[in-house]
Amino acid sequence: MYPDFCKIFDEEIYIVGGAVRDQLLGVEVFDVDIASAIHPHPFKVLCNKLGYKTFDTGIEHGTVTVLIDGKPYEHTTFREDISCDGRNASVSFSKTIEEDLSRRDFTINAIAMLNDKLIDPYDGQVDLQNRILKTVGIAKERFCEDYLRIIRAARFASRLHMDIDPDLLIAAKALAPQIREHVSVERISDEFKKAQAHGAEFLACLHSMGILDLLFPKRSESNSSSAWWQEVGRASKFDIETYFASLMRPLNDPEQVDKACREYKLSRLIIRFSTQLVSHLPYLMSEDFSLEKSYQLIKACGDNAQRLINYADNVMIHNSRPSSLDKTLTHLDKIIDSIKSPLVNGGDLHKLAIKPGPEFRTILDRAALLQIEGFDKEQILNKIT
Ligand SMILES: Nc1ccn([C@@H]2O[C@H](COP(=O)(O)OP(=O)(O)OP(=O)(O)O)[C@@H](O)[C@H]2O)c(=O)n1
Repeated sequence: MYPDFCKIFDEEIYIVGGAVRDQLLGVEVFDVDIASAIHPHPFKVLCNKLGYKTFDTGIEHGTVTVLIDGKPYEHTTFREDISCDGRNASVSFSKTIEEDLSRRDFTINAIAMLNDKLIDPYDGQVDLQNRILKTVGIAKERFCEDYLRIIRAARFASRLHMDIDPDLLIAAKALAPQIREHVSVERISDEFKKAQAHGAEFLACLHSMGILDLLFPKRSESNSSSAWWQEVGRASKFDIETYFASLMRPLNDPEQVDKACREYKLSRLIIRFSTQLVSHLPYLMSEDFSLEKSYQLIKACGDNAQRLINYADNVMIHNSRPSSLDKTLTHLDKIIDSIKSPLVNGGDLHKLAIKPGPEFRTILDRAALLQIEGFDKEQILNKIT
């Protein structure tokens, strides 16, 4: 499955971390991390001598990526973290795989593989089998080294359907208030991105660990609501914009949503859809349909119109679905079609000697609304002149 690293480099090179864990679980492995006692510079020299390209992907942490048969492998020199401020660890290199494994977060992530041999000093395989998430050594110490590990615990427990070890849970609850102070927002939102495939379970787990309210302080009422977690679960089946918009939706106010998204340094696309969702969803979910209002809404949403329709149709819970929604959505589809392929365009207005100006846009909007009502081009031209 993997290249024989030991043969290639004629050195003891171990597969470590998530790749070993996921292989033992029989899950598809995407990123393969490797580790050895070779320091970054000699490792690069060795690779280059053998004709493999390398990239400095984290040289300050001892990480170099090597490309073998077109596939990237991240090599990190055995490390022992010496001083930590909870966010960054300044590293020193160690000599043995055992020392390297001892600095890792969870027992299931502290298994190394050398050819077919497993090095598993913390019984990670047993914990994987029993589906129990434990830290390597004392939980409080592991979390103080990097408070992000508290969120990682929720991510692994929810993704792998694991119980959380009582000591881990106690330490996580006690130290969770440190997360926002010590962990960068980018790393936190990255965890949310990585948890997308099991969004509902992740929120439930964060809630049970008492972390959710700390990450989303303004929405304490809905944080405990499993209806919201389920909504996020449905949204997470779609794209990243839909998923994050569902996370932000309980804030219920475009300004608050905008602020929260910026705080978490989310992309412009996510910010745009998240604010549009809270602005427009209440109208879609209400009974009061107006063609004019719907048309303006679709225009305002631009490329996100289809995403918004999809949200109302597939993400909202069944019992909040108004009876009028299907009719509204059919109209919205028609509006999108007519905006994409207008029967009357600017050229037609020029031919009618209508001069460009504020009127022009209004007339085109009227023409579009008539098209949606079912009039043909000739009828529309008659009506707008
Ligand atoms: N805060 C962290 C982050 C990572 N690790 C160690 O570094 C490995 C690789 O980290 P990462 O790539 O972030 O996670 P994976 O375990 O590979 O899992 P995933 O790809 O799902 O994030 C982990 O398995 C773990 O041994 C750690 O001890 N503490």
